[in-house]
Amino acid sequence: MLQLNKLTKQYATGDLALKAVELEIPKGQVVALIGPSGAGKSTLIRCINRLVEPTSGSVDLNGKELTKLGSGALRTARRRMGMIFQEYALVERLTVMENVLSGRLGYVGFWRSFLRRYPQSDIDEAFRLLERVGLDHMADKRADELSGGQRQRVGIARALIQDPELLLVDEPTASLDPKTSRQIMRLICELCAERGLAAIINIHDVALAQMFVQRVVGLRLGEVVYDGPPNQLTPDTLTQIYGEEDWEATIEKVEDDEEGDDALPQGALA
Ligand SMILES: Nc1ncnc2c1ncn2[C@@H]1O[C@H](COP(=O)(O)OP(=O)(O)OP(=O)(O)O)[C@@H](O)[C@H]1O
Repeated sequence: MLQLNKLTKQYATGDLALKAVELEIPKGQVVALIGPSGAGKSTLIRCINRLVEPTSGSVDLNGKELTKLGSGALRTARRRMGMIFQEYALVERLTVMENVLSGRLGYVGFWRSFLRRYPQSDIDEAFRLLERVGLDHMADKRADELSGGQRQRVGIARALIQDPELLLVDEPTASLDPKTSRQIMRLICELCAERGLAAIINIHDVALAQMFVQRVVGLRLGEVVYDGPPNQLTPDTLTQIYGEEDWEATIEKVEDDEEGDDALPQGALA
């Protein structure tokens, strides 16, 4: 269970990016975080693992108050928070396998990590994960030889090999085409369901979020203005989150897509 209590972030510039945000995410729940540019979505995700230091309030993950941890304990706690990025953040000249294994760097000792010598159990797990994300035949390819969708699959496998308690996902599909975006969202949600893993997915595409998650949180100007199921996102609530716009088209798109999307195989390759 993740709990945010009055989480507030004011940047040195004076920007108040989060205003006393309260949020509770139970084990196994996948939440889409939506909101206009500048609403505070990235700040919220980064305050959870303290890549951005909150100004006040607390973050509690499975009974541990992350906001109180010193640097050593924070490093240990961060191992259990997998992060998936928009731009994948892979090491381009390393292979798919090496990139996945880099998710274990927080666990292996200094020399092993320096020499990149991983225990056999990590290598076995990396193969299992690559198989699960549909990339087992590409283990030896260099990251810079992959498509965007394949890169994101590597990013997902790298996050999962950390054995995370929570996934923090920052715009995972922003650089992908619509079909690959769906495949990646489906894969993330399936993996969370299989592992009882909670996730927060910062996502710009409301229709895509509505297709895959059970709960949507809408941020506006650093405040939660919507928290509920995707099917209750009406034009009025979307206006509350994003401001005036013709929302009927967005909502219709979801309904159309839901009808036609079942043809894709589970975990299909990008
Ligand atoms: N490093 C920073 N220094 C100062 N202000 C910042 C910094 N990062 C973000 N902000 C400000 O905090 C607010 C929230 O930004 P944030 O990036 O969290 O929003 P967002 O919802 O993720 O936006 P986007 O969807 O465009 O990525 C904005 O007003 C932004 O200008």
